[in-house]
Amino acid sequence: DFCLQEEDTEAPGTSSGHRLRQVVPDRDAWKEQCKNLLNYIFECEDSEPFRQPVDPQNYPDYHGIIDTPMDFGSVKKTLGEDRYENPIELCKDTRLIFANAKAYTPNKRSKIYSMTLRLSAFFEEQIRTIISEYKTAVKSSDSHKRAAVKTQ
Ligand SMILES: Cc1ccc(C(=O)N2CCN(C(=O)NCc3cccnc3)CC2)o1
Repeated sequence: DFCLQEEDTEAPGTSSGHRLRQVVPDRDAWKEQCKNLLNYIFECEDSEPFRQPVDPQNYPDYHGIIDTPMDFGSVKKTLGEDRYENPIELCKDTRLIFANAKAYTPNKRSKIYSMTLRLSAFFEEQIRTIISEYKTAVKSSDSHKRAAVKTQ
């Protein structure tokens, strides 16, 4: 665990001499990481059918089959508006995109559905680290809080 230190209010190397600069896990790092991941996904051609909501004009039966439509544009917007509390919530919405495609596709060899398979494999690979680092940061910041209370 990290040694506890009050917020380093003074600039490093001030008259009080050098203070230890320590790495405190940043519990908000997941936001930038997910923004970058979404931007990368938007660059992938495989995401094209999933960047905006399904238009019922094109797929009249879609909303009868799919209860909770989801797309990467909506996920990006929710993240940008700070309406995700953590990366687990973002992961749930993203998995919904893939689950919806699997539920709607007429067969598992359809082009659009096959695009989600590659996308989903890449997403799961990347989000695993983001969530793991987030959980570590939360644990560490909780332990810092508990320790700080003890010293009061
Ligand atoms: C045949 C089959 C199997 C699985 C799917 C499927 O998951 N969708 C139906 C088609 N989709 C959309 O219409 N996206 C919106 C859109 C709008 C304008 C331009 N591009 C995309 C994505 C979801 O469709």
